[in-house]
Parts: sequence; structure tokens; C-alpha cells
Amino acid sequence: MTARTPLMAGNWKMNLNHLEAIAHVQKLAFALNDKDYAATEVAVLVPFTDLRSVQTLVDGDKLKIKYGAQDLSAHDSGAYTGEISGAMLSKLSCSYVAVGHSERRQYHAETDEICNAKVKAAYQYGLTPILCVGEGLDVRKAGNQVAHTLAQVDGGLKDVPAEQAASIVIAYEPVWAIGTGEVATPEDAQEVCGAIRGRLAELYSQELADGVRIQYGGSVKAGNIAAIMAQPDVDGALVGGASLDAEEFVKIVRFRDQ
Ligand SMILES: O=C(CO)COP(=O)(O)O
Repeated sequence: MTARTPLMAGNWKMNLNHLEAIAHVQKLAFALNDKDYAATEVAVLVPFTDLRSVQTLVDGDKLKIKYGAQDLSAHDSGAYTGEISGAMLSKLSCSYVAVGHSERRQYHAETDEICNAKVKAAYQYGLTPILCVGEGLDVRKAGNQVAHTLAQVDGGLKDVPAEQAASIVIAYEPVWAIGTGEVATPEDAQEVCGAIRGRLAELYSQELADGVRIQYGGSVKAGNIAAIMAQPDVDGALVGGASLDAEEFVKIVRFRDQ
């Protein structure tokens, strides 16, 4: 099995203006050291309006924190008012972009087809997509979480070639656990993350599947991260609320110490 470097990504959602963003990244940079970065990749997914500030800080101080956006347009350029293209994100040296977060699927009617187009747009511009998947409470109660989530994986990766899919990050975020304080049990997380890896092996190859990082997201905190990371198919976390607290996020990055 390929060793996978864990990826801890903070999804700030619609929080922190560009001045607050600078202060927050400075706090992270002050707390994190080379040992942390060697053991765990650290990223922040910030509002579009924060990207330039974060880029300037990261470049200026040669920080090892990666950054990216929470969404991108499926289109290249042109008459798409309010949209931000992959090319624009790439120009700001973003590493990552979230695709199909459940809040985008829910409030902006993003379908698997749209997510698929966005995954392709991300790759076209050299960005690594973090494809977000996961079931709602009804689906979970009916016991259909695996089938539901795998269908989203299939949809998001439709016609994406192996050379590209090899670098994808998949975030399993059960909707009922997002922002609710209701964290999935480590076994719940493992069940679906393991199934996602199995599906990647079917769609591509075992070797590719073994190299892909699969994150868990949903009410991750310093107090629950170690048990989640102990699962064999969980390779990091997509952290919402707790990523807005620098101290807490640093503890999550240091999950081995918790
Ligand atoms: O949606 C999430 C990360 O993308 C999870 O959010 P919370 O960590 O606030 O539950």
C-alpha cells in the first residue's frame, strides 16, 4: 500500500474577510513548524475575496500552508456573471478547490453533472479538486449511505482519466454531521471511506485507489480527530467550524498528539 500523507484542510465557508484572513493565517503559520508540515499537509479553503491576501502572505513569508477556493466555475471564461474560473484560481497559485460541497449541492442545486464539469475544469487549470460527497439524514436512516455516496463518486469522476483522478482528494462529509456537532462514529467514517476506495479501485486500479486521499468531514474537532484518523481509509479531514479557531485547527493538524 502506498503511504498517503494526511491532508488537513480548513473550509472557512463564508467566514473571515481579507483582513481577518491575514491574521488567521499568521496565527497558523506562527504555531505550525516544519515537523508538522512534514507529517501532514495543511490547507485552507478560503472565500474568493481572501485569496489574494492569503497568496501574498504565503509567498512573502514562504509559508508551507497550501490554499485554495471553495468552488469554481465549470466554464472557462465569458458571460457568466458572478462566477470565478479555474484559470483565475490558478493565476493566484491555488493548490486546491472544493467541488460539490453539500452546501453547494443543497443551496445552489449542484448536480453530479455540474460537479463533474467542475472537476474537469479544475484539472484543466492545474488545480487539485477536493470532491465532496456524502449522504443526508434520510439516506443514512434508510441504510443507503454507501450506494448514495458511491453514485456521487461515479458522477463526479465520469470520464475523468486515470492520470487526473490519481491526484484527486475525496471528502466524505455526511450532511447530517456538518455543523451539527453530530460527528459520525469512526466506524461510520471508515465504512464509507473504505467503500469509496473500493470504488476507485473498480473505476481505475487498486494502485490508483491506494494513492488517493480520502478525507472525513463533519463536526471534526481536536477531541475526535485521533479516533477518526485511526481508521485505515481516512487520510485527513475537511474541517469547517473548528478551522476558524487557529488553536483548535493546529491541534487537529497534530492529531497524532491528541
Ligand atoms: O462542511 C464541513 C467542511 O467542509 C464540515 O463542517 P463542520 O466541521 O463545521 O461540521
